[in-house]
Amino acid sequence: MTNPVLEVKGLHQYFEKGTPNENHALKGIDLTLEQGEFVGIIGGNGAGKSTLLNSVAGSLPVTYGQVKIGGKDVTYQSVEARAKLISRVFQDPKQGSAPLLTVEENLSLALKRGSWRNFWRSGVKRNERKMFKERLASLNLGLEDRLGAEIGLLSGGQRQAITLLMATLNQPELLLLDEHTAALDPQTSATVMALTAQIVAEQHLTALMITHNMADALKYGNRLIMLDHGQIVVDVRGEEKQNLTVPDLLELFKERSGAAMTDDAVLLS
Ligand SMILES: Nc1ncnc2c1ncn2[C@@H]1O[C@H](COP(=O)(O)OP(=O)(O)OP(=O)(O)O)[C@@H](O)[C@H]1O
Repeated sequence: MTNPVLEVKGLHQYFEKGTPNENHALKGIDLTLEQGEFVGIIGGNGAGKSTLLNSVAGSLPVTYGQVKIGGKDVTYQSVEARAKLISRVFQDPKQGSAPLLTVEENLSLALKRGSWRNFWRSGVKRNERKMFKERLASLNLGLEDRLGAEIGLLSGGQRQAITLLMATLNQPELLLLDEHTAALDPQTSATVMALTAQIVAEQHLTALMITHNMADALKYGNRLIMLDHGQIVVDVRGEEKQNLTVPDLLELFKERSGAAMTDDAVLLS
């Protein structure tokens, strides 16, 4: 049997531990993701979503618990060491690509796992260019004709679509999506979400996606977890998830957490 892609066991995160401002942000999270699971994470403000993603990515040292990727214990590995296994797309379309490099240069740098040394040594090879053109064409945004354009000159949505492509060029073990469509207008957000689902399905990727949009969390992905005060209160998948509506989800949240969801960003989405 193959190892799960991600195993988080007994994860606790404290901020300012031992001070009057102590904040127990994650309270014993257990989460296992199998290959091909596309999991939406939803929860109110301060529920612990970013803290969980940061703990998995390695940008936050773990207070207690363990994080394994592909069976390997990475709990004490740096972000850089984990970057071989994990790709992350952030909310800000400006994060994740170099504005003064062209589209093809950014893609080439991503293919070389961000190694400037390898990038400067070989530049963009002809076979790479052909592959980038094909991949960009599959997005249906006309970006295959913009290979030579500086990425900083593209719109937020175009840039985020390319960042997504960059993040998945090397087929990461785990893709982390950190509210990656939240800064886009609704129409562009829908386009980038559909592209995300397309890429995740085509490459059979395993992904963990924070969103404030309940409808997106229900529409996309094959599993959905809800966090509340540092704990997983809802974990639904497959058919059970497919049959849920937004009101069902709010009711489930209330039932499990003992209080109604109050986050406006979630409620108004
Ligand atoms: N660097 C930090 N220092 C101190 N407290 C922090 C820090 N980061 C997060 N917290 C606290 O930890 C708790 C969880 O925060 P987190 O950002 O993970 O929530 P979230 O679910 O991502 O919320 P939001 O939807 O508002 O982004 C909150 O109480 C927050 O104030």
